[in-house]
Amino acid sequence: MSSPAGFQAAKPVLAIEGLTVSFDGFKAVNDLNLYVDRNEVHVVIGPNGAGKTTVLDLICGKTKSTTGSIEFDGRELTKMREYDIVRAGVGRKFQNPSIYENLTVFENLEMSYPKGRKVFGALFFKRTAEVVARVEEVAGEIFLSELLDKQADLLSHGQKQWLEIGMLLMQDPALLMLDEPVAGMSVSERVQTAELLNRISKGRSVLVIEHDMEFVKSIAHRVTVLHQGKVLAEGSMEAVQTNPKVIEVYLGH
Ligand SMILES: Nc1ncnc2c1ncn2[C@@H]1O[C@H](COP(=O)(O)OP(=O)(O)OP(=O)(O)O)[C@@H](O)[C@H]1O
Repeated sequence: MSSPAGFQAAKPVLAIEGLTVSFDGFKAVNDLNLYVDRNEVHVVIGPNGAGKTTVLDLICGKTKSTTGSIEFDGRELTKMREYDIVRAGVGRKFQNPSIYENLTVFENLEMSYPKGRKVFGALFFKRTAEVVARVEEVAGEIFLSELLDKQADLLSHGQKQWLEIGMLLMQDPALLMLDEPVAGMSVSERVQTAELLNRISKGRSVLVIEHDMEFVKSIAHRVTVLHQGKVLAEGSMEAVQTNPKVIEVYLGH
């Protein structure tokens, strides 16, 4: 297994082995092995229909596998319910942000804190110093410290994406999964997002699906190329980029 300089090789946090899912006989993911380490930003790339989103769906329990195993932090996820997988420490951001548009940045973050205010629990809610401190800490991480009182629908597209990442960070997941996090972002927002992902990978694992190769270069510790539900290549961005098979099926197009 290749690792960047200074990277401590250890037991992977996420170990996917022999994972297969068939939809009416079509194997969208086919005998897949994939490992993600702690402190790693691992990026999955590949052509449309390669099975990238399906892999994230399988990890978070949205789709159930036909065969194979997904071991996360010593627990087998394939038999667990979506809700329990979240509680086990897996956070997933979809492409479209699912924030509460009519609430402020502060309130959105607060809602996501395990001990924070809930949509239907507002009546008996007392805002504690612990919640406020955590909201402020996360807002700082996602570049929104100055915008805590702003209503979420007034944020830019990029800021909404960061807010959703922040909402996941409130739960301090050990594994954070992001599907095309910089789609629709400006150049400067992309640069900031790369910095953000690098920073938040410390102490946890980040698994990203991305098509933007410049962005992949700026964040990936390791890249897995999927093709027809299988691993076509894996390694550093440099190694993957010069791999003739990868150029043929993906990067050359
Ligand atoms: N629930 C489902 N039922 C039937 N087929 C599905 C289902 N989910 C995914 N597929 C099929 O599985 C294949 C892989 O889809 P997936 O969305 O995982 O690819 P992807 O690599 O994420 O592609 P893209 O880059 O376009 O998002 C596709 O052929 C898709 O049509």
